[in-house]
Amino acid sequence: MSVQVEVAVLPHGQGLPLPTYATPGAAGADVCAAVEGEVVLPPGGRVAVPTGLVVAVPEGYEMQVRPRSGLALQHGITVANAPGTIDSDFRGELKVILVNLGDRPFVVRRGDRIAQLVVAPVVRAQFRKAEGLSTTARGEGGFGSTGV
Ligand SMILES: O=c1ccn([C@H]2C[C@H](O)[C@@H](COP(=O)(O)OP(=O)(O)OP(=O)(O)O)O2)c(=O)[nH]1
Ligand SMILES: [Mg+2]
Repeated sequence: MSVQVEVAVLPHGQGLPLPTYATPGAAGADVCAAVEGEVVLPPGGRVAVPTGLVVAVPEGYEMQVRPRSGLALQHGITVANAPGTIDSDFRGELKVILVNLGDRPFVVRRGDRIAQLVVAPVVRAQFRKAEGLSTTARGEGGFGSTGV
């Protein structure tokens, strides 16, 4: 059984379903576009797609906006800022920033499942100034330093 947290959602009255887990084991709840009619995303284009959702993520958690792999594979549609971050103190309308990496225009219609929402616990850092850091085998190596 997975951990569950309650996410309050303002009634949006737009005739669209709440985010829905497609299967019992799904990590992400699919979220629908609340566009009026449809929006066409040209190749290379991006748009903030409204969802009609205004939510309160519980303190200590975040909500991630992730792409759907089917849209990515079949149409080159992904989330420009993936994973998008919905802060627990955000009370605006949740939007999904879609980008079309494909070579054809992509039509987003009202009610289309455009992305998925994953709730995750947040660990916050206490950034503290220090005179030195612990030494490691990696040191400053990165960006392919161990080979490809
Ligand atoms: O895909 C996204 C990403 C963010 N947001 C909303 C919720 C989030 O809490 C807020 C701020 O997001 P973020 O911190 O990523 O954006 P920013 O550019 O840093 O804006 P801000 O200065 O408002 O924090 O915008 C969305 O609706 N969808
Ligand atoms: Mg920010």
